[in-house]
Amino acid sequence: MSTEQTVPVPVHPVPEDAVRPEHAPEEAAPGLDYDARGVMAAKDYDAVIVASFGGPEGQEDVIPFLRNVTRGRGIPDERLEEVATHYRANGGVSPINAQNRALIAALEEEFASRGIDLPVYFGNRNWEPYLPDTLQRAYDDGHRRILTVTTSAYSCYSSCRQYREDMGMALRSTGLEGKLDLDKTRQYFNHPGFVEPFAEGLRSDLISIRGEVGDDARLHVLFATHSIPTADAEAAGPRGLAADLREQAGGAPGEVEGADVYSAQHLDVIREIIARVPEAEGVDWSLVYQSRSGAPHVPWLEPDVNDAMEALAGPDAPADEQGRRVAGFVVVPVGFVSDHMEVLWDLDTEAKETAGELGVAFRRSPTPGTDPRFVAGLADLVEERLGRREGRASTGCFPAWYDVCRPDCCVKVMRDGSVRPTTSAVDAPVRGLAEHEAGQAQGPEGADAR
Ligand SMILES: CC1=C(CCC(=O)O)c2cc3nc(cc4[nH]c(cc5[nH]c(cc1n2)c(C)c5CCC(=O)O)c(CCC(=O)O)c4C)C(CCC(=O)O)=C3C
Ligand SMILES: [Fe+2]
Repeated sequence: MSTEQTVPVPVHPVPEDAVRPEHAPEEAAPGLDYDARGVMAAKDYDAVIVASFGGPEGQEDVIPFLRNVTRGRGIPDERLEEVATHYRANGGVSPINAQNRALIAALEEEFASRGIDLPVYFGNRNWEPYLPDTLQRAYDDGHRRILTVTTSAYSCYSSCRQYREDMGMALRSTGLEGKLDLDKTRQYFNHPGFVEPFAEGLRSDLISIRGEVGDDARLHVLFATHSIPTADAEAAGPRGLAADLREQAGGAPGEVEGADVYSAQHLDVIREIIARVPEAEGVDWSLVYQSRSGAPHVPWLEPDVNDAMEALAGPDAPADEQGRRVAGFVVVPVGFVSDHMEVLWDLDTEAKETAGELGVAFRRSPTPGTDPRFVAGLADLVEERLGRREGRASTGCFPAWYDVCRPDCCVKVMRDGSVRPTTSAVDAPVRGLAEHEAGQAQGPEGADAR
């Protein structure tokens, strides 16, 4: 890999109108009340579910958890064994469940302080408490209009649509389809409550690392996110938006950084973080990727964080105009919400080790976790949907993201050629309560016809 690839290229600005009407739903689906920007009408929700990834709670959970995650996905067995060692080294326990319980406790407190009287349930995609069980419990407790907040900020199959699919599958498997509304808050990568904690973390890490290597030393900031297959990156976001971003940037995929919606969202967040950190002025930075899996011949987003560190600070790396070599890295895990295993292993263990081998200083900035600004931001998202809040906060070039996804948004065709049912989309085949009631109103024929 040449160093040129990791030197930050000038990033094209995403204009205010990046999400134009042609990316909007053409017409409202019956029973789903939203406008042309994908903003859903306020609703009287009666419960909230915090939906997350889930993780093992002990050594005996590790392999069953990994099988859940990778079911039908063609991840080689060697990769599973490899990933299992990350969990095994931590007693077979992922920190993610405890972190989510802490987030829920903080959110409950925030709700109480704002007079929001909604219970907060916990449901995971890949481990207990599983989403279908949580949904059933909420239904049995009498709840019918449920709003989901996920622990995933950006747009791509893994971070948005897969949650909506698993919500759709949960409605199907519990038989609750049509018996309750299950909606989802918007992706919040560009919400100030997500961006600001990263800025504060970067600021204090820059001050701290300068204390170690000196004020005149050359530093490099690595903004790290989860790698995804380039095909997933290409399909991320509403149909047509990536092509428009690319046309605007004047290049082909791969030629222009941020030419897919997933990367463009990250670059938008990075610019917003840097703009809030005076200490970052003049410091080079790059967007790097981590935790690649899947078959080797399938292309994923690059460069890998460790390769980027080698290229920037290895023996072949060029000095800058002042003859300085990179003396330290600050890694900002901008793709993640909490310090879970992907952060503890890939950054705090592997990337830190790479820095040690290169003989350079290393800091890893915190994720939002339970930062009060982040918790308040999530509560704001809920209040938006309850109709208790004016405006939809966002920062950067992209507008506040949609409540309802466009047709084919982040679409993934399964190996058997099928596309899974989803919730919270214009073309969602899984029906909500209102549509069910509309069908009932037409009489039994109308209901059967579905
Ligand atoms: C974009 C993205 C996020 C960020 C958004 C979000 O936060 O949701 C994320 C988060 C996470 N990924 C996690 C863990 C895993 N991800 C895997 C596999 C994969 N991730 C992918 C993407 C993402 N993943 C993809 C395209 C795959 C391969 C295909 C597939 O299988 O879908 C595998 C399988 C083994 C491997 O190949 O690594 C594991 C164990 C954990 C839990 C950590 C813990 O336990 O503390 C978390 C929060
Ligand atoms: Fe993952």
